[in-house]
Amino acid sequence: MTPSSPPGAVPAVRLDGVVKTFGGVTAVDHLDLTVERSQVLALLGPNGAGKTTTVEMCEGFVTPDEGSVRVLGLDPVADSDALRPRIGVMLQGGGAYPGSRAGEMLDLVAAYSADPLDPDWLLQRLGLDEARRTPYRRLSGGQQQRLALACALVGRPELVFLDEPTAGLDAQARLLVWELIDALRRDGVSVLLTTHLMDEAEELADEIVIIDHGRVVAAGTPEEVMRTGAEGQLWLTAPPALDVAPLQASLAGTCRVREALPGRYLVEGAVDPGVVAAAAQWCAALGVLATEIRVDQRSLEDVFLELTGRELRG
Ligand SMILES: Nc1ncnc2c1ncn2[C@@H]1O[C@H](COP(=O)(O)OP(=O)(O)OP(=O)(O)O)[C@@H](O)[C@H]1O
Repeated sequence: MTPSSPPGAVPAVRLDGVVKTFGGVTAVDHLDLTVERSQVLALLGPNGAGKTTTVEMCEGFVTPDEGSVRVLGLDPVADSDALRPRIGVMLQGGGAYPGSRAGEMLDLVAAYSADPLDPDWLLQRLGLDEARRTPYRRLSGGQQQRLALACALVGRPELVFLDEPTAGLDAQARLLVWELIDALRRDGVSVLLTTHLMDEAEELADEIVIIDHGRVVAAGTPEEVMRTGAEGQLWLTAPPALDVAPLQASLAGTCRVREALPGRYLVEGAVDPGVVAAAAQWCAALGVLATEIRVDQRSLEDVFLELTGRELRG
């Protein structure tokens, strides 16, 4: 189950039939996408799939050629003044004065907000407290990245757009960012993030949308997407030369069963909890002990590769 917006509330983001072309290149091609309130949606896609263009249309930086883009129920271009205080945008180094200190920059952004988060708390949460007095140009790339995230969040936005929020961060800093994004969701903030990292999408996202050539190729919860077109596998280890016919019969055509190697039985197809139970019952009925039952799950990377023919990593 994915969370849904409360009755009457407009979704955080809604795209209907959105098209955007640049010259002869169709970057976004009749895209439908909904981010519900308090939901983290991860937009995945290979390089050039249209992720940044999609996010930039939501932010009001790019105007669609066709279709409708609504952010918190408003038009991001026509209603940009009303939307700006309600959304957080993570700009990569954008608008930074190289000489200004990290803490000063965040204080400045906070000063524009009616009800900002405590900048010191935010710096601490993102592991930046010791960088407070460091001039922007002396921050490491990872620190600049986290400062950009802090600037996007300090105004307590209802919705945040995060384009590759942990690109280039080390494992520890990535974990801090993940914890913060998780805390945002618990506070009811909606998040649209793009990422190349499968573990990031699996860890954070309520909903995953994979796009390629500007179109949706798969969508759903991480579990649903991992099951997309999935052929599951169950391996069972037991004494060799058992009669697989009773197991095959009990699976009623949903899976194929064979002894792939002596004593190694393979069940292929829609492997669900009922199939696991049937395999155990088959052994019990034959009076043999299964020494191992293993279900191989496909990773998000496998699904991605199958759908797009490309690596997720950019
Ligand atoms: N301003 C622009 N002018 C011309 N072509 C553009 C422009 N912006 C994007 N495109 C093209 O539109 C397509 C989609 O680009 P986009 O940046 O949205 O993809 P992406 O999924 O964000 O890719 P990446 O993962 O590499 O950032 C690409 O073919 C890109 O070259």
